[in-house]
Amino acid sequence: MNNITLIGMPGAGKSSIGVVLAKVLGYQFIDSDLIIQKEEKRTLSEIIEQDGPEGFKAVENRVNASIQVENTVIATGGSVVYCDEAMQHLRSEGVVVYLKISLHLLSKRLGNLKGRGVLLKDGQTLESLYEERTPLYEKYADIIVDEEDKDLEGSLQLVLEALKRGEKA
Ligand SMILES: Nc1ncnc2c1ncn2[C@@H]1O[C@H](COP(=O)(O)OP(=O)(O)OP(=O)(O)O)[C@@H](O)[C@H]1O
Ligand SMILES: O=C(O)C1=C[C@@H](O)[C@@H](O)[C@H](O)C1
Ligand SMILES: [Mg+2]
Repeated sequence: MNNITLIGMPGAGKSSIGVVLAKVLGYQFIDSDLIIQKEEKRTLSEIIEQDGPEGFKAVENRVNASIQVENTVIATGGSVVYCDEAMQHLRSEGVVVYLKISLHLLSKRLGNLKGRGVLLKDGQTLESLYEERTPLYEKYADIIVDEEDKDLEGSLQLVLEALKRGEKA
């Protein structure tokens, strides 16, 4: 209960902002990507390579749907919004914050997508992935925070202000 779950595109800052947010609020912090790796005893890239995108999503759904924590900031993986059961669970246990970043900024921030282990279909571009996922992030978000072109500290302040206002999407 009372958790803060961060969702958004890979590179939006869920992990980097999440850990600082937890410190400021006196919360715990977990990164569900790391829990997946621990439970599977494999890296994310290995799971994607060995089990394929659908296999990875099944693992991601199972792990995220079974998270039981309190007063915790949860950084999720960018693809968690394909997992409806997991998203319903995370929504029921606290507030879901979508860290929104423009496609332009994201293109500048992200290097090698394959190297990051992003779930891309063959030949899919970042633009097409962005268009595919944006409605899903919006669907599951209680609060949407647009990072604009802030640095990490600036984005953190935007998240804190939005949480204080309790803005609902
Ligand atoms: N305003 C900002 N907010 C967050 N991160 C920023 C910002 N500006 C630059 N960065 C950088 O962008 C990167 C964000 O990566 P991070 O791993 O936190 O993203 P993520 O959302 O957790 O991605 P993934 O879905 O792959 O886990 C970091 O290298 C961070 O330093
Ligand atoms: O956005 C994605 O497709 C992903 C992001 C990572 O956080 C991991 O969850 C995984 O590598 C897939
Ligand atoms: Mg992350």
